[in-house]
Amino acid sequence: MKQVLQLPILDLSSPDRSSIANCLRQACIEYGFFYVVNHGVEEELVEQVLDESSKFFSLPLEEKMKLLRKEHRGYTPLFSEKLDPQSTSKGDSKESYYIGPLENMNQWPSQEILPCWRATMDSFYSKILSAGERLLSLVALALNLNEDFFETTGALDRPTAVLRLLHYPAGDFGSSDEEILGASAHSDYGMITLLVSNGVRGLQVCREKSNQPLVWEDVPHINGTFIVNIGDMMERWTNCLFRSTLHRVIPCGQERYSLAFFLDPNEDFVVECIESCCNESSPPRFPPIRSGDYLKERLRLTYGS
Ligand SMILES: O=C(O)CCC(=O)C(=O)O
Ligand SMILES: [Fe+2]
Repeated sequence: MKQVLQLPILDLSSPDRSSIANCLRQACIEYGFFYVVNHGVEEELVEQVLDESSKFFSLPLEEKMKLLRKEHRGYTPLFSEKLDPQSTSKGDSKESYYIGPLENMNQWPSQEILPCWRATMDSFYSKILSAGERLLSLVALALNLNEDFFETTGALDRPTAVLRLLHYPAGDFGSSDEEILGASAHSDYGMITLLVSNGVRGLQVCREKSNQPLVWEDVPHINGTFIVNIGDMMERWTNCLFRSTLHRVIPCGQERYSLAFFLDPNEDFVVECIESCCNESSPPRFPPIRSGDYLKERLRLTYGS
């Protein structure tokens, strides 16, 4: 039987911030996933970004390969990544393009070929970054901290914020002895991720229960919302109060485009158990770690570089 997960939808414009924060807390403890609505990024802009993204991925491979990923920015071709290192498949059936942080973007598609690309991405990047920052003030409230916790601690002075354009082609790449997924099972590495797609299904989460077979539940697209999920660094920061949930993208025979925005602290920021998340009976489970070192290691394990 197909299982569809009913996740809460949080209204970012609600004046009743303490009840939204409460709802967010429950969602992060139970699922590590939720939706946000009234996030301040116009639907029209999301459509434009998806459109520009599809124009880029429709270019000939040789054109895209000129922008091959360097220093974590640029193009990654089909099957070049495997998010689940234990998977024996040849790689995930997706291609992607990493953008950000904008000030050190080292390559963009040619303006002659895609004239509106850069301005569209710039505008979306700035708006989703503000949405993410506003969301983090609710996360702070949800953790019984001052709502400006992530700013006053300096975590967001120069955030490591990366927009990833994703394209899952429609073809059936698997064979009888090999299952190919769009994105194999993984949890995100960082603080929080905001995600929006062109509405084609495929995203699933697994609320793992030990000693039981894995159960995958669909997370459907809801118009006007972003899907938000907690990453491993936030799980560590909250002493595992908030969960970073396993998820994947399965192929469903239709072309899927999505935009994932990974919002993480400054490289130099030291992530250390939040005070409201530990006490004598529940001491910190992880030593402090520099955010940049943590992310670098996780990327090394995925890409080997
Ligand atoms: O494309 C999606 O819906 C999910 C992508 C994802 O989970 C990721 O890139 O981390
Ligand atoms: Fe993910």
